[in-house]
Amino acid sequence: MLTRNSRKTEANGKMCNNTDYNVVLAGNPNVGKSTIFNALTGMKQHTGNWTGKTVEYAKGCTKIKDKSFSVVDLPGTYSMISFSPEEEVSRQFLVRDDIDCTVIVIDSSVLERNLSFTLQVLSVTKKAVLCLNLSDECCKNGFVIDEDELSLNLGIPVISTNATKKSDIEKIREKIYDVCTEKTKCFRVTRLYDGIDIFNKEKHKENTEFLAARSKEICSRCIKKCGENISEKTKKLDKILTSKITGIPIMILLLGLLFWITAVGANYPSRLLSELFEYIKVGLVYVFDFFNAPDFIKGFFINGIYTTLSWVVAVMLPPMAIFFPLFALIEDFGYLPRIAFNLDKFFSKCGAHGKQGLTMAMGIGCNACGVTGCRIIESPKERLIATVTNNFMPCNGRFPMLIALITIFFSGSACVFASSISIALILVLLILFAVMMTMFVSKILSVTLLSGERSAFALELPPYRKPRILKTIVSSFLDRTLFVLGRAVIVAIPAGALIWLLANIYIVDSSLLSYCTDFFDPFGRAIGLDGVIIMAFVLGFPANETVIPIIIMSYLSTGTLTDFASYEELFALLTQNGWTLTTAICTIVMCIFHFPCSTTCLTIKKETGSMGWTMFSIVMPTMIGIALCYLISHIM
Ligand SMILES: Nc1nc2c(ncn2[C@@H]2O[C@H](COP(=O)(O)OP(=O)(O)OP(=O)(O)O)[C@@H](O)[C@H]2O)c(=O)[nH]1
Ligand SMILES: [Mg+2]
Repeated sequence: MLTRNSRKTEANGKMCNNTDYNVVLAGNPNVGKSTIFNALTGMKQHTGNWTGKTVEYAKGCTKIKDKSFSVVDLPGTYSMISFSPEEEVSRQFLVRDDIDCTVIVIDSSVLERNLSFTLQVLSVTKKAVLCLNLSDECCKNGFVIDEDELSLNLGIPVISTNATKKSDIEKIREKIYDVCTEKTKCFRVTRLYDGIDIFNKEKHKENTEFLAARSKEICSRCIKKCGENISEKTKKLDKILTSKITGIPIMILLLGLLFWITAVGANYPSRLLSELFEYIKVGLVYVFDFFNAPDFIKGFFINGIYTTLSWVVAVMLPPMAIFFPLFALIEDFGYLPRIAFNLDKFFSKCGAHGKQGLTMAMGIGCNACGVTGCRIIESPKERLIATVTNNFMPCNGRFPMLIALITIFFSGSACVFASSISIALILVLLILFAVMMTMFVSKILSVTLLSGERSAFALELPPYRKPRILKTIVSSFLDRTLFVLGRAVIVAIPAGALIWLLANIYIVDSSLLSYCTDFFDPFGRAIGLDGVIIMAFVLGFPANETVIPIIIMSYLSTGTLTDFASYEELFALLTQNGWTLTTAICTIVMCIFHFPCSTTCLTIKKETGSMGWTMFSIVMPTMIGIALCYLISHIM
């Protein structure tokens, strides 16, 4: 899986090879498996309040007392009789005979429904621990579960946990240790199954009813009611947030608010960072002069690598550091499934699946994650539609570029407040346009290349949860913001060096860069852009973050820009090089509608297994971008 989650294969300083025991975490979707996994192993699996975040297993390791344990986090699954690709991943793990302990994590506030899966797991292994997770919500919902009674009925240890509490994670560690080392003995309760073959797919309906009846019977013995039920709050809030009248307007307002806070908040730190980099630049120039470095070397390091790097950090870091944590808070609150719910009727009309709303929301963070996330859509055709259109959502590599161009060409007002509102408004309109384009292309695909029956939309709306504010902000900053920034920096260094070399190596009278930009220029001008912009998009294929710095560097080889991260200077540089309002609009359009970055292309190839669909995902948005730019440049 090409997400930030799996880059770490080591946890707690020990490699996962040759561990004493193998532990696997399994359960229904959105019950807290990855939260427990992260707490056990110190890893950074994606967590959030909606179903289907984990779509491929993740592995980490931990030490408990004197023993080492490899721990696997599985995708959420409702049944071991698998239907979707991620359920198949889980099933294959659960039937392995080298698993020493299966930790079944369940949402204790909906015990009865979760027990069917528990019974299926216990039919293949008796070495298990049952975690009655989200126990805090269970209490709030007005009932308690008798752990001892449940343990007797199932034959395995049962513990109530709140995965966000350290002390409860310790309880889980203890139980895992006890079961693996056989300090606690599990026993098989044969009467649970009465000799039925629960994996017989032909008897699926019959078996489901059988397991449901068993679960009901066990629950009646173990659940004790007490106090008021507060899931009413969720119902009340849903009446507003998913209502036909207020649902969509609130969604758009929230998106606008998110962009507004990002635009306003990013402004000041961007400026501060830019000033800081200017100071450092002065120091660097002094050092190079002190050692009498040749101009070529000085230019290569300072104007080439350092300038690009500074732009990427000063302009990208602040918006990402604000946008990602805010987005993570909304995700933790449980709003994303409501977006999917609100958009379902539109997607349904377009022959696509409602869950595409979720994968699109993930695409705003990173298209590669959005594409992998499409696995939550069961139907292969609808999954393919969502996969090839995910790139229409501008990822965080493209957002800073959009914000910069909108700020310098459209915000215009002297009043900071009015200007930030107009930036947010334009961004919202752009996203709405991208969503409409996604639906339009989905519709065309659903009646042509990917026609067929539309599958039913079933997505669980989880209860709203109070987000863990500090933890979410810190972890999304460290895991998402710094990860994306790190990737951008890694690409920016060679990109800066390459552009500087191209701009400063001359053949006859022209630099290599001029030859390249001259080559693209006629095509660029025909669609309202120029050779430099086209080249920047082409060279930005490894990471979109580098498009604007490449444009700056290319123009810089003829102009002079002192304060590279200042919007006024940038505006001056662009207009000196022939940019008009039309150029800005066409560049913005091209930024949204062009081929996906290399990481996303690789992910599409991996997910679809088809070179043809990968090529389609590259050519289709690029053709749309070219057509739109052509139209705009000829109309304006
Ligand atoms: N209040 C509360 N929230 C919890 C608890 N455990 C997990 N959460 C939250 O529940 C949400 C879901 O947790 P995840 O760990 O992502 O769930 P998951 O089972 O891995 O989900 P999938 O990968 O989608 O199947 C997150 O927002 C967690 O912060 C708990 O015990 N109490
Ligand atoms: Mg998970």
